[in-house]
Amino acid sequence: MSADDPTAPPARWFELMLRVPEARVEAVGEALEALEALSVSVEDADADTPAERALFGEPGLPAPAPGWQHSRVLALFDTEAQAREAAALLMPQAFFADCEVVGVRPVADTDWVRLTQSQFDPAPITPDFWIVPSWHEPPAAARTVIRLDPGLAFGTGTHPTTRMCLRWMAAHELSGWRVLDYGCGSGILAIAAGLRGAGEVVAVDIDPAAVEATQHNAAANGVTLSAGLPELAQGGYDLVVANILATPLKVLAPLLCAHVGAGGHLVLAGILERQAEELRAAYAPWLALQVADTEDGWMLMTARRD
Ligand SMILES: C[S@@+](CC[C@H](N)C(=O)[O-])C[C@H]1O[C@@H](n2cnc3c(N)ncnc32)[C@H](O)[C@@H]1O
Repeated sequence: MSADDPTAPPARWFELMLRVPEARVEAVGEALEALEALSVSVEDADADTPAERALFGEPGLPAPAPGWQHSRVLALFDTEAQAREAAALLMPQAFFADCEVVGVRPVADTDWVRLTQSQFDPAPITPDFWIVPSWHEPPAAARTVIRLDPGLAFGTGTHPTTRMCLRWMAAHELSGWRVLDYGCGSGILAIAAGLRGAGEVVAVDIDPAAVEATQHNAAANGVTLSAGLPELAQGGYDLVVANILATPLKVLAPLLCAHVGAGGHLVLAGILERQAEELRAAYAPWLALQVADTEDGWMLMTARRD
């Protein structure tokens, strides 16, 4: 998508793209967070070139260095002005001397993969519940394992919003529940619900690529679920979980609340700390949201229907 393409969907965020040598990634990442980037992800700037290097250990090969020679650091901002201002503030810094600003580009609402292309190692949700890429052996302590590979759709378990939803599910007894994962991305939350004994799992997303990824990932994990576009969601559920973002969550408030059955739970993520009050107000006509968890400036908000 280009900034001046009149047919492109409206930009939801603006992404600042930087090329950064390995030794500078941490400092640049910290500076971007201090400049209030919504998310910072790191990918191999040399991908698909002869300089490309594996980041994760392949069986039988020595463990690689913990980063790429050059990384592409991608930072999302709400506005183009914020992204350009962050670039302008970084450029004169001593630690930025051998880094390069590649540009600023708009990112559409549905371009969720952009948010997920950070490093992906086995990730613990609880000491015995792990998300493990398919090429890794599960850690010995893992009793419940979700197998996922990055890149198909949002949701590798590395983002705080996903982790908080998974932690909530790990702390509740889901046996026999009817579960709706609204905005399923990779299907990670729906798959977790299936592995934790949910009786019926429905996963929906506006992005057909996410629906396809969810079907693929569910099959790879031996989980039975129904995945489709949002109209697939029908009736009341014991758990409605939605990890989207504050703006769509506010628009979806009546619809999501209508899907929470008697005694059912609503679990919402994708909310920045400063947005908690707006969300509480948007849901107040139907359900009383409470903050249930926080991580890295993000909040998990939940409610239960009587
Ligand atoms: C942040 S990802 C979450 C993926 C996964 N559930 C997780 O927790 O990691 C949000 C997903 O919501 C989808 N989405 C955004 N707006 C939506 C809407 N209005 N209705 C349904 N899905 C939506 C996006 O396509 C994306 O796959």
